[in-house]
Amino acid sequence: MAQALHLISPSPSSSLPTATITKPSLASSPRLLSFRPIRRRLPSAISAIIVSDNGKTPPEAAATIEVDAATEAEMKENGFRSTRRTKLVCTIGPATCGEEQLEALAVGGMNVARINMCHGTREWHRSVIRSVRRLNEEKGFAVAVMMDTEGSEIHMGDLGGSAPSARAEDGEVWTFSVRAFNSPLPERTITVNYDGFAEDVKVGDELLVDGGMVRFEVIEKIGPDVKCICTDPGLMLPRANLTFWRDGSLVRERNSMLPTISSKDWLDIDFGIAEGVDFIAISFVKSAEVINHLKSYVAARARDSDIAVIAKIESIDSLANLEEIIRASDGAMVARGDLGAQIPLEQVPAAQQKIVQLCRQLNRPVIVASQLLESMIEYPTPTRAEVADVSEAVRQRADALMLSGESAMGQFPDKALTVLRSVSLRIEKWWREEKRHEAVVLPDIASSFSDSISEEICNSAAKMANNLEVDALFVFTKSGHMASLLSRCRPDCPIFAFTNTTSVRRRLNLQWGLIPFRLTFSDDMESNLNRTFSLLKARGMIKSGDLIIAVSDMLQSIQVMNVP
Ligand SMILES: Nc1ncnc2c1ncn2[C@@H]1O[C@H](COP(=O)(O)OP(=O)(O)O)[C@@H](O)[C@H]1O
Ligand SMILES: C=C(OP(=O)(O)O)C(=O)O
Ligand SMILES: [K+]
Ligand SMILES: [Mg+2]
Repeated sequence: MAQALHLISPSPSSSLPTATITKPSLASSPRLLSFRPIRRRLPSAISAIIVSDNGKTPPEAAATIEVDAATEAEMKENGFRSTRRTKLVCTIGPATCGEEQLEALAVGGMNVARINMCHGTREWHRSVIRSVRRLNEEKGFAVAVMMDTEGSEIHMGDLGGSAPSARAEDGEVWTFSVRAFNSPLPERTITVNYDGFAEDVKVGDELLVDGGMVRFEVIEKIGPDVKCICTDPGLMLPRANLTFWRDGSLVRERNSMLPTISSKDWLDIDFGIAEGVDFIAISFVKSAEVINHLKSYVAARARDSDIAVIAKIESIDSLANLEEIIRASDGAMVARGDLGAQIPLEQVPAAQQKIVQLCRQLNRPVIVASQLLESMIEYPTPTRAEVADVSEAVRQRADALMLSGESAMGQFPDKALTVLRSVSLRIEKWWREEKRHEAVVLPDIASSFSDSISEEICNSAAKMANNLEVDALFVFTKSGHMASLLSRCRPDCPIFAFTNTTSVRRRLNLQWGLIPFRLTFSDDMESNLNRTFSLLKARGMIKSGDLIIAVSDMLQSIQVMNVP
């Protein structure tokens, strides 16, 4: 493929190209290498560089542009240079499944709604997915939907009747049983979903509910029943996760042989594909194999839209195979809830930092999840420690933060979302003011020459954007790939990502700094830019004189210009 380097004039309305230099002369062109005007108004001379491999003529395109209504409001309120970069995921549950509650979260900045298949019925999940879709269509939001599988973890059953929780006190003896009971359950009895439970545990084992919120010691085994004495009292929630420890180590005997994707999960996945979810998050991933399997399964079934597969890093096995799992996935989640039950708690922060960094290097979006604002399940203000934790995740430049119980069943879901939003904005601003150019080394990740060109273009465009202090980066991308490469650089300015399809636009919602727009565009960058400028100007989202850098994946190029 012949790559040519073109120089064009600053006015997007002028014809392009005005000069063509073939690739080998790039290194010998001092004019290009010294192209670095430190001013915001462009000189009238050389204003843009385009590396192009095609010259197709454009079809005529529709004159509309779609952007998430809440993002648009945030941009107008804060000015687009200060638009929030960190994305927000909210778990939907009984506290937020109503139409009005969902709308309040969308208005509050929810980018992705997560449904957890551990809880609720399929009808319930269907109604949530459809409500989100309806909200998007009727109110102009672009909230994506993430389905999170149950996985083959060992967990307690429902508590019987309508009991929302059960309290275990110090010294009480409880029975954990794999028998099926009719509701209500006998007193101090908990059912367990894993048939091998009673065989796998041993007298003397320590049993942790929800990663240690409540602790028991196994004192006796009677067939399918396991008698345990409570050693650390606390509240047990329905379907809380169970782990057992022996001599200070997590026991992973037969349960480690259970499939990552259970037969129930496969049914849920079929359901998710049929309902057109945007992301499927896989619990307790152990290896890259399961991700590859699921990706081909999804590719064969979800014809029109491509569903992104997110690997939840929450087990010792996933840490052992971290890089290959992340490479195989479309994104990852630092699922600190279960991770903290499988490795000592004090190791979780370092694991988080490592996962976030690796995802950035490999260009995969990463979500930091669980207990970010846990106290807000009950209280309207977070603790100082929680705010510090959220700040740290933003400072690590994770793509997204997630609410779990805070939004699913807490008393203050909107307030919790507001805290995530305002802490994100504040820390991002602080970062830009301090001009902290991170020491993160971004390795080359391209797997082909063409990918390398895209990567170099994005790295250079992001660097130019910082040096020139441009107002925004524009990226015209069909697959979303160029947008993600720009996001990976975490530039100082926001990234306006224009894409043709609604599903790509929704998926970009999970990536740091991207403001996804749906726009019908052609291969002709000049006409794309002209149209985009006038559409955005009409919406009051940009103004004449704003300095932007535009890149595109059809016409691999970097253009620097003032909005006419
Ligand atoms: N669909 C749902 N129906 C009922 N309760 C839910 C639902 N989703 C979440 N919850 C509640 O919110 C809590 C936190 O959600 P999450 O962290 O996703 O699950 P878990 O605690 O099982 O890891 C759950 O423990 C559960 O009590
Ligand atoms: C996000 C997590 O997974 P789940 O809520 O499904 O247990 C977690 O364990 O932190
Ligand atoms: K889950
Ligand atoms: Mg988990």
